[in-house]
Amino acid sequence: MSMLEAAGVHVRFGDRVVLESVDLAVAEGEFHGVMGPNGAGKTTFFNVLTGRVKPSRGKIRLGGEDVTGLSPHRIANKGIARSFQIMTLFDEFSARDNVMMGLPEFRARGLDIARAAAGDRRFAEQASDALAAVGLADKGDVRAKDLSYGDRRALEIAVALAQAPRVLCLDEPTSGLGSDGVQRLATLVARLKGKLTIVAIEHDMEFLFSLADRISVIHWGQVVARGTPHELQQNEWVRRSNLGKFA
Ligand SMILES: Nc1ncnc2c1ncn2[C@@H]1O[C@H](COP(=O)(O)OP(=O)(O)OP(=O)(O)O)[C@@H](O)[C@H]1O
Repeated sequence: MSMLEAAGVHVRFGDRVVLESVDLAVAEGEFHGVMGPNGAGKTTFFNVLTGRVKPSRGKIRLGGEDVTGLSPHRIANKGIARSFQIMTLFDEFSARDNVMMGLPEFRARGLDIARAAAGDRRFAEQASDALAAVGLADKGDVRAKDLSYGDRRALEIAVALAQAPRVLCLDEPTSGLGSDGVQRLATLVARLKGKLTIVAIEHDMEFLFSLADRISVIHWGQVVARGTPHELQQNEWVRRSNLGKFA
C-alpha cells in the first residue's frame, strides 16, 4: 500500500482546467520529486494534497485513508506536513519557540496554564530534537529574524518535522539558497530519506536528480513522465525539453 496516493485528481478554476487526471503513488520512505515548467500546476497539486484546494474530481489517500476535501488543519493532524515556499516563521520568536508552536500538542493545550507548565519541558525537548535533526542544535535561542537565510529554511523544515509527519511536502526547498545552502539541504534530505516519506516540488534539477527515488514531471496539468532519475534521463520528453539538462 502507498503512504500517499492521488487518484484521478482534477482541478478547475472557473473554466480553466489546471490539473487533469493526476495520479501519484508514493511508497513509505520514498523521496518523490515533482518538476515541471512554471504554471504547470505543481503548487496547485500540493494545495490539493494539503487540503487548501478541493479537487473537482479524484481522491487523496494517506496510508489508505481517504482524506480528500478535509481542511488543511485536519489533513495536517492526519500527518501531512508542509514547508512553504514563502517564509512562515515568527520572526520575533526564538528558533525553539517557532518549533514548539508547530507541535500539535502544544497548540492543543490552549491557555491551560497548569498543563502548560507541566508540558513545557517535554515540548522544549521535542523542539530541541527537531532542531538537532536539521543542524540547528546550538541555535535554539536565536530569534528567527537573526538567523541566516539558510538557517531559516532549515528551521522551516524543523517546524514541519516537529509535527512527526507521515508525509513531508517541500515546496521548492532550495529556493533562494546559495550553493552552500543547497549542499547543506541535500545532506539533510539525504539523512531524512528512507525514514520519512517526502514529496518535493523543485526546480533545481541537480538537487532532484541526485536525491529523488522517483520523479514525476507535470506539464499543462498532467503527468507527462515519471520514473527514477535514471529512467527520466532516457525519457524522450525530458530530453527534448530543457528540464533534464542536469540529468
Ligand atoms: N486560485 C487560482 N485561481 C485561478 N487560477 C489559478 C489559481 N491558482 C493557480 N492558478 C493557475 O493555475 C496554473 C497553475 O499554477 P501553479 O501555481 O499550480 O503552477 P506551478 O507549476 O506551481 O508554477 P510555478 O513553478 O511557477 O510555481 C497557473 O496558470 C495559475 O495561474
